[in-house]
Amino acid sequence: MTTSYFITGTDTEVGKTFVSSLLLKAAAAAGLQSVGYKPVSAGCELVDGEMSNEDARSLHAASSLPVSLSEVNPIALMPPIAPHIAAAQVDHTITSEALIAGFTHLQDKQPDFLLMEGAGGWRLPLGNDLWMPDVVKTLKLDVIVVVGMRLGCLNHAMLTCEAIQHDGLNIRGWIANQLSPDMPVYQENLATLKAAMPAPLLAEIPYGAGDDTVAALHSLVHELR
Ligand SMILES: Nc1ncnc2c1ncn2[C@@H]1O[C@H](COP(=O)(O)OP(=O)(O)OP(=O)(O)O)[C@@H](O)[C@H]1O
Ligand SMILES: C[C@H](N)[C@H](N)CCCCCC(=O)O
Ligand SMILES: [Mg+2]
Repeated sequence: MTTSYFITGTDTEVGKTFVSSLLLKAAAAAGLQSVGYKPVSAGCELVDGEMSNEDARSLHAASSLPVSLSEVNPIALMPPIAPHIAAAQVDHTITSEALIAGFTHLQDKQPDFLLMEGAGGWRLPLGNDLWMPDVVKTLKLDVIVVVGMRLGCLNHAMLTCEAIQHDGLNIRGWIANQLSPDMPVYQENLATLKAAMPAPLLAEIPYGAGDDTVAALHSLVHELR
């Protein structure tokens, strides 16, 4: 059975890829077949004539299921801008069917643990009145919210959860990701979120997290299964 989650965050650049990669590595180290899915990326370089996105490379490297970069990231757009605008610039229409087909394709390989990463925050437009939450709804995925711990995150975290719940989806929990080594009053912010968020705190990810954190995430991966 595949356990799948959608990973969203309080904004772009809050650590969705960083945290997802740690979780995929933890799952792999626990002997599970793990795979990341970044259906749409914006911000690519050409590597050997192939579009290559940094998030996709990170998720690909962290996955233990043998898949290609384009299976992890089927829609790769060149400029690092909002994906629907990048798509319009090259006359590409992003469809729900394409995003779902990419997910189903990975699911058919029967991984144990599949993480699908959005882009930006929750309410991401994909163009032509398609929104990333529509795709998450169709796939009926539970959501994990990565909170980039910085000033302003309290409002962003709570609004994100309100929007997810408004869309009728279940929030499995949230992860506090330390974007700097010394956020002022970090513990107080964490306590505020613990009291106010409508779902449990699943993990705290330290700034510069590495192998120690991967090991510490083993038990979370088992809980998430
Ligand atoms: N806990 C952390 N410790 C150190 N660096 C971090 C941490 N979390 C994130 N970063 C760094 O912050 C930057 C943004 O993180 P990341 O790319 O994971 O964000 P994102 O939410 O996935 O953004 P996007 O919306 O573009 O997908 C990256 O350079 C990443 O390495
Ligand atoms: C290019 C960047 N790194 C992200 N992948 C895309 C972020 C889209 C944000 C859209 C928005 O303004 O909400
Ligand atoms: Mg990312």
